[in-house]
Amino acid sequence: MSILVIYNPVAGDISATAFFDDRVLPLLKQHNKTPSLVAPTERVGHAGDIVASYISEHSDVRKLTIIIGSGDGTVHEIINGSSMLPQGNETAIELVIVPLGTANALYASLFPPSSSPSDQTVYRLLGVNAFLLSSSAKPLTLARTSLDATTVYSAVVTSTALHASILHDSEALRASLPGIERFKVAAQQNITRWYYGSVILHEPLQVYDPASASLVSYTKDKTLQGPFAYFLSTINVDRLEPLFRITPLASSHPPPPSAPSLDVVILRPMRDPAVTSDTQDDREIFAQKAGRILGEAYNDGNHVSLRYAEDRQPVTDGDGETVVEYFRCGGFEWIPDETDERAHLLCADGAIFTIPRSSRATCSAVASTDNGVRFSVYS
Ligand SMILES: Nc1ncnc2c1ncn2[C@@H]1O[C@H](COP(=O)(O)OP(=O)(O)OP(=O)(O)O)[C@@H](O)[C@H]1O
Repeated sequence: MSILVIYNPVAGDISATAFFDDRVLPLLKQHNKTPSLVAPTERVGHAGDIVASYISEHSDVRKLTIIIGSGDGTVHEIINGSSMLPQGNETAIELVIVPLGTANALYASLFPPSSSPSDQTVYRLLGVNAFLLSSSAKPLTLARTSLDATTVYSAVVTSTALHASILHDSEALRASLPGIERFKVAAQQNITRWYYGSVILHEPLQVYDPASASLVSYTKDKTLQGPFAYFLSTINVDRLEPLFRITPLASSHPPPPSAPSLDVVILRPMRDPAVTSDTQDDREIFAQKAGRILGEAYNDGNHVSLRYAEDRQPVTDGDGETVVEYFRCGGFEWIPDETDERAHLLCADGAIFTIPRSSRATCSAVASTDNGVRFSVYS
């Protein structure tokens, strides 16, 4: 078994170099774990190149452990770099995450802050300690998205609509707002936008019923028409930030490990009884509600239990239409309207793609990349 250590010196609060020098590398040495390579990343995309080159140059290595000091973006690059290796590369890659990024969604889902130690150094080393204590790594599901000629894999989130717009705009704010604050500022800039198109959700398909607090099976694919305010799918995580639990059923009603699936959260303004047409007034009325609805994700994922009450307000345990539509599916197709430019943005783990004109994004949950690489993570 080979061990690679890769960290991103500019991730999050820029503490990775010191944390690896002072904590992670001494801890590995103490446990007689000698990495084959210790590499700080030098540029965007470098983490994926390091892993792909290592596997290409060591074709006898079937199992690789990568200790990654970064956020979700670097994990994403490693998965996509490995997917470029020649067909039939069946390397099993175990990830050991040291959460040094901004949001650290994957790590925060594996080690929810509410049930973890409050000491930050101890918290950041939980993954490394799980590896050192030889607990087994848990398989990761991947979301494989194709946009015409491009294929991209996600390990956390694949989204369009508001979330993709936020990620698109927040990158421009990174220098002035290095923390998660930049996502809130970008959210305010985009909250009144609606996105036109349709989505087809693929089998196996289930929908969440808040009345019975259970996922109910559908027997065939389902098509939903826009406009959409929010469309987001996750794999492997129930949150996008330590406290933003956007797909809570991923942990409260976990899918069976044998059947890869995506959890999808959708907000469509036309389901709101107070919204009758696409006017600026209605957008503003809905934007205020959307802010409150999505804010309930910070309340332990309570947005999924909201229903419209008689006064047309979203309330917990109401008896009207569900406010948020929550599906678990094998995959989806997102088909943007030709004329809606913003509906063509797609976010894969924070990386932004543009769906080509007259095309669609097709996403499915898979257990490995097309060339056969599988991933697992210590938790
Ligand atoms: N030396 C470098 N200089 C500039 N950018 C880099 C360097 N090394 C890596 N990067 C880029 O930094 C970006 C952010 O990385 P990462 O995901 O690790 O942190 P984050 O964005 O702060 O956290 P999160 O993804 O959890 O929000 C990635 O796109 C990566 O390609």
